[in-house]
Amino acid sequence: MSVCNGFNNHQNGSTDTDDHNGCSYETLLQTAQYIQSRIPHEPKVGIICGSGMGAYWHEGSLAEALGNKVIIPYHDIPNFPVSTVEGHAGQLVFGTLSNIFVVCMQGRFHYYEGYPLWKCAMPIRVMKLIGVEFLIATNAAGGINTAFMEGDVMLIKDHINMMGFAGNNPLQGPNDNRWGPRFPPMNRAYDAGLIHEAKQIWKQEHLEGRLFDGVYTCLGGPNFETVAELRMLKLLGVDAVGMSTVHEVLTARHCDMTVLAFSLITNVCVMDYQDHDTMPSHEEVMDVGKVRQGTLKLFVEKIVAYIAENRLNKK
Ligand SMILES: O=P(O)(O)O[C@H]1O[C@H](CO)[C@@H](O)[C@H]1O
Ligand code: HPA
Repeated sequence: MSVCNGFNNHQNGSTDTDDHNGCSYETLLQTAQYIQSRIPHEPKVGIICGSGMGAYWHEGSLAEALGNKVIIPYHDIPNFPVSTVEGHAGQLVFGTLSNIFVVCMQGRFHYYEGYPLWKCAMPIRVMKLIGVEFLIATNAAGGINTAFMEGDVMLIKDHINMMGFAGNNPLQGPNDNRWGPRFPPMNRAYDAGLIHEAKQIWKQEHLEGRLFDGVYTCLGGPNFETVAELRMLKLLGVDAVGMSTVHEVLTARHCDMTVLAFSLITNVCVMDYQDHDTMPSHEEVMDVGKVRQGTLKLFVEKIVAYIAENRLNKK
């Protein structure tokens, strides 16, 4: 029986099943070919614009700033999921940034939307097929590290795959070696050289606000965490918590992309039972994102310029 699970498959007539056939190498080649027919160049850098960074179409957002834009809504792309999160534009935006051709995912896919993790992460494989070698993943996250304040930025130096502990991983199922190995290493998931350069850029450009590095974890959501859950995450060494990114990074590293990721701390997590007033909300997350997007846009532009000048064609 065909199950409607959010795939936009009306264009190729494929059967919608909940197994990995919806994401086979051959299927995604069709998706990539469709995209390639609409763009003038290969993008080498892919940027995921999360809730903290213009996932919504907003004046001044990174995606809006690209030159010579080609915009492809997710619902036009064969086999692509569609965005259901409030505020997520749900489109690929191609164009030039720091003189190179890039692609921005404006809005991403989350487990809480009802998609299995492999489906949440399938755009990464599509990016790989159209030429992307470097992934810059951004997200909004709650600050667990007590030094963090709203508006801080945390370069992700590592993650704890909590959903993986529960046996849920985007790489589950048959492994196609054309993507990568069955047992990919993850001890160097986040590129140390790019983290170092990103810190230099933040300083040299005098970007507004504070930059840290730290450990991110993704929970399934959609609810924000209880006090006890947050205290447990703190004990485990987590600095920031969100509901995305880890499945994308696992998939990107599996197919040998170089990854840089950062979180915008949109709220300080409530870790105290005495605090009866503070309530996290998605509205707050989006508001802080809007306030900080000018700085983050500059940050990403400079990181892309660094990659273009120093890392492309040198992998
Ligand atoms: O991770 P991104 O998509 O940036 O968004 C974060 O913000 C949303 C909650 O407000 C959740 O989707 C969480 O993951
Ligand atoms: N928890 C989980 N996800 C989030 C948060 C949070 O506090 N803030 C933004 N995304």
